[in-house]
Amino acid sequence: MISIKAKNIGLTYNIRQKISLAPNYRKPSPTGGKISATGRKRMVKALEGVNFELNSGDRLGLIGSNGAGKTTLLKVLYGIYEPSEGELSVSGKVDALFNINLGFRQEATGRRNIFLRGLINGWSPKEIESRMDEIIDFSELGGFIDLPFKSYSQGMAARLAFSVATCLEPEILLMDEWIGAGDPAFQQKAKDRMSDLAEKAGIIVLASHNHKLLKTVCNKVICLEEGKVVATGTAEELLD
Ligand SMILES: Nc1ncnc2c1ncn2[C@@H]1O[C@H](COP(=O)(O)OP(=O)(O)OP(=O)(O)O)[C@@H](O)[C@H]1O
Repeated sequence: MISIKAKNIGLTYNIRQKISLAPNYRKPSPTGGKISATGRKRMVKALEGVNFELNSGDRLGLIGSNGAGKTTLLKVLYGIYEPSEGELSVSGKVDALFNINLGFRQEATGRRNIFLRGLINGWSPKEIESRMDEIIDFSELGGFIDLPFKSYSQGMAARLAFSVATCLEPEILLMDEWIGAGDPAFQQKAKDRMSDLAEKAGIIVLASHNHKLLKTVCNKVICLEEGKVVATGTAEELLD
């Protein structure tokens, strides 16, 4: 059973910095988590008391102003950070698209990168080879697939990253606001692919400021503010 259960999740970043003689800046900020200090240590509470449950077929959108905690929550779900508080249970094979260039070797060709990415995701060489043409076709990169990744434009890199991540059919796909890098034709293809994925009983979590994109992709939305969930509802309820 594919699911994500988050119970009272909290995450605090500890920040090391050199001693500063400047007085603390006290003006409240509309962005970011809560800053606190003990002695020389500075902390940012990026997530606090986050609760939600997702099951097969759920497509969750994360909204909130800059620094509200969206990316941090994705990173916690991916296992990059252990929550500082609460309980998290993630059942299913997870893939993430946070940064288009992350996990791709600049010197290797697109084709080689597909292979490497597949291995990282736990696919056998045979399985990757059997999906290779489909991945390349979906990306529409043509002859560029045999050129080094470093020669790709941002949009081309996004096409490759998205094609690999979705053709390998993760059970849970976590995405940060990057899809805008593709051109409108590819964005439409990408949206259709995401609907397909969710219909195949997967879970998608997408953090974005693009309400139009969220409305087409997501059925649930969580709004974060200073790391706390301030509203939960359907895409229609929260995005209009
Ligand atoms: N590596 C880090 N070290 C310390 N603090 C961090 C780190 N990453 C994020 N933060 C802090 O955590 C809070 C949440 O940041 P996060 O990146 O999760 O926000 P976001 O909602 O994704 O923002 P945006 O919409 O701007 O991408 C912010 O206050 C930020 O300053």
